[in-house]
Amino acid sequence: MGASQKDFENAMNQVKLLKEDPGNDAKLKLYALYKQATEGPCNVPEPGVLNSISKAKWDAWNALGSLPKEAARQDYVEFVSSLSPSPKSCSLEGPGANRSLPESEDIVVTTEENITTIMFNRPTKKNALTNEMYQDIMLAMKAASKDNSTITVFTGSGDYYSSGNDLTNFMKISGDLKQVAKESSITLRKFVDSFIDFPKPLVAVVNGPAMGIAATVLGLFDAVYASNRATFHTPFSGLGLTPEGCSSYTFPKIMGRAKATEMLIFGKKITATEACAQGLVTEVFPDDSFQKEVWARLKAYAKNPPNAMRIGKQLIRSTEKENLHAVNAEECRVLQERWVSEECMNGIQNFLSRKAKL
Ligand SMILES: CCCCC/C=C/C(=O)SCCNC(=O)CCNC(=O)[C@H](O)C(C)(C)COP(=O)(O)OP(=O)(O)OC[C@H]1O[C@@H](n2cnc3c(N)ncnc32)[C@H](O)[C@@H]1OP(=O)(O)O
Repeated sequence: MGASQKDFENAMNQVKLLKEDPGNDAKLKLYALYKQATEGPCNVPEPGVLNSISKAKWDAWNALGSLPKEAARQDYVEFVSSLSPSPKSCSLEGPGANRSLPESEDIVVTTEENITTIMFNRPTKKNALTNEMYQDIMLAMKAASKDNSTITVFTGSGDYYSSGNDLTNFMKISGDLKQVAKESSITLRKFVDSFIDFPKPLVAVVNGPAMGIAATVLGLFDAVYASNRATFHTPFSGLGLTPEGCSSYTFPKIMGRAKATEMLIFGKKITATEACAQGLVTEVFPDDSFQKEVWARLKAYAKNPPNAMRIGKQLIRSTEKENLHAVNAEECRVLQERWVSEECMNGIQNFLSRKAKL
């Protein structure tokens, strides 16, 4: 008997939960089988060779010829099952004493001495944020907003804070590009809303370079402590993209329009010391004493009465909230269009083919 629609939907969900990047060939095969199973034989014009990602996807779909939808659905289910390891049980071990939600290994959540820490934990990929990590971070923030901690901290493991959005994310979502852009825009909006609405003091312990969305949302934090190894880089234009994380509003407000333009439009990378002079960073510490000094300070701050800190933050943030939500909505609307643009596809393609050129 062939795979049912339910089996097919389960397989699509399993793909979103894959921990390991299955590689480009597998992603193309998944794309092609998905399209064949849902739309039948390839029915769109062949893209130009300059549009290499779309062309590779088209080639993969077209190669399936007249394979019937039911057979494509069955092949998709079987292929996903060959990619997915059997489910692992959740481990409560980890760098922190009390691990709480979520249980993804790429995000580690610990609570100690009144501080909930959400750590990006994908050091081999410079803590680039996968689709799953966005969901897990939102879950972790929701849990942190309700737990007994007084302060919530974001930090990164390894040498980077985070290199921002994982540039292969788009290839991991099934569906046509417009649909993927729409879903990503919804995710981004909800993700940034979680920072705008976060009720407790939110602190970033920036242990190394922060790029893209990991850098922009810092404008929504209440304090940002940085190692002198950290840099701040938003290379949007080079990727055919536009600012997000409310940075089109927060950066000019924090550092003035001219400095914000250099970062957000021209892609200038700035040092921690420059970011501190421009108001994005609260204080910079020498890397060799960074962790010791920052955590000692945060542990002392976390002893403050929680309600006073929460209400104080609310007073600082409340006049801006409406604006921030409007900015977020507009940035996401614009990005949804950018993601399907040729400039963006070329930008991502340049990154993906960069290694081959070395
Ligand atoms: C739905 C929400 C959307 C939100 C919109 C957000 C937009 C953004 O965040 S835009 C910014 C995106 N980020 C970047 O453009 C950074 C891209 N990465 C790099 O430029 C470099 O990798 C580096 C400067 C971060 C580090 O360079 P280097 O020291 O030479 O190390 P490698 O390049 O060898 O990196 C190791 C390993 O990690 C992979 N990787 C790093 N960053 C990303 C990333 N952002 N996306 C995907 N993969 C990333 C890199 O490819 C290497 O992988 P392997 O080749 O498999 O070892």
